[in-house]
Amino acid sequence: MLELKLDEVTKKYKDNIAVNHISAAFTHGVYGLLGANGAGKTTLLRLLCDILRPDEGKILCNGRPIDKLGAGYRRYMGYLPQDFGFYPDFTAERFLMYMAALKALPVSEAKRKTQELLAMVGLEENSKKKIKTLSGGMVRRLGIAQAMLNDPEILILDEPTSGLDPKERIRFRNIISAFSRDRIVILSTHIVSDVEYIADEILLMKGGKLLQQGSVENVARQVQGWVWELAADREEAEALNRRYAVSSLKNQGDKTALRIISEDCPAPEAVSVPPTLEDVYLYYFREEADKCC
Ligand SMILES: Nc1ncnc2c1ncn2[C@@H]1O[C@H](COP(=O)(O)OP(=O)(O)OP(=O)(O)O)[C@@H](O)[C@H]1O
Repeated sequence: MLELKLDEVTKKYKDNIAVNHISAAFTHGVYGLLGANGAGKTTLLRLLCDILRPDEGKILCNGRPIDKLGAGYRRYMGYLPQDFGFYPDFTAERFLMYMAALKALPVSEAKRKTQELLAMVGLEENSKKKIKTLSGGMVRRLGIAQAMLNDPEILILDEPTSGLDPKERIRFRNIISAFSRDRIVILSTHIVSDVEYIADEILLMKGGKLLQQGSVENVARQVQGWVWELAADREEAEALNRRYAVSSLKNQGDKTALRIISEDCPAPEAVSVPPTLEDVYLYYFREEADKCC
C-alpha cells in the first residue's frame, strides 16, 4: 500500500511561513484539506507534488524522499492546479490527447482514456467544442479529467469544485469516491460540504499550521458540547448574533432560530446539540467568515 508522509515540513516565502512544521500521513482514501484563503493549502499541495521544495522537513513516499524519486514519483501523480493552463482553441478532446502525450501515454491508450474520462466527467457531448466556448464548470471538469489521465496512484486537486454548480458537485463527489479506492486523493477547499460526505479524513489548516487531522466525526468532536440551538425574539437574536459565532440563523414566524458555537451556554433556553464539521470550521475561522460575509 502506498504511503505519503510529511515530516515537519516548512515552506517560507521570505518572512511569510506559508507551511509551518506540518506532519501528516496519507494512505488510501480521500483527504480533505480545509482552510480559509491564505491558510497554506496551495503551498502544501505544491510541496506534495514536488513543484516546490520544503525549506525544512521531508516528504516521503513509501519511506523514500520524493525529490530523490523524481520522474518515478511524478508518474504516480495526477495534479489539478488552482489555475490550470490550457489552450483555449483546443477542443476538450484534443486537449486531453495533448496532455496524454505529455504524460507519455501510448496513442491507443491515450484515445481510450480520453473517451473514458470525457464520459466520466460528463463532457462527451462537448468533446469537439473549443475550450474557450465551454462554461467555467465544464473547464474545471476537463481539468479534473486531465489529472486522471495517467491513472494516478496519488491524485492532488486544488479547489476542484470551484465554479461547479450543485449538480456538478454531486457528480464530482461520486467520481472521487469511486476513484479513491486503493489510491490517495488529496483535495483542498474552503467549502465544508464538498468534503464532509466524501473525505475519509479532514485536515484543518490555518495560518500555515495543521490544527486538526482526523475523520469528520473526530474533527467535529473538537467542539462537542459547544454547539447550541435556541429560538429567540428578533432583538435577542440580533444581540446573540453580535456576541457569538452563529452558524445558522433562520426566521421562524415571530422567532429566530439560532445555532451558536460557544464554549459557554449562550442563554438559559439554549439546548446543546451534536456538532458538525461546519460548526468546527466556524469555530476556527470565525474571523475569516466575518470578513467575507
Ligand atoms: N509565490 C508566493 N510568493 C509569496 N507569497 C506567497 C506565494 N504563494 C503564496 N504565498 C503566501 O503564502 C500564504 C499561503 O498561501 P496559499 O496560496 O498556499 O494559501 P491557500 O490556503 O491555498 O489560499 P487560497 O485558498 O486563497 O488559494 C499566503 O499568505 C500567501 O499570500
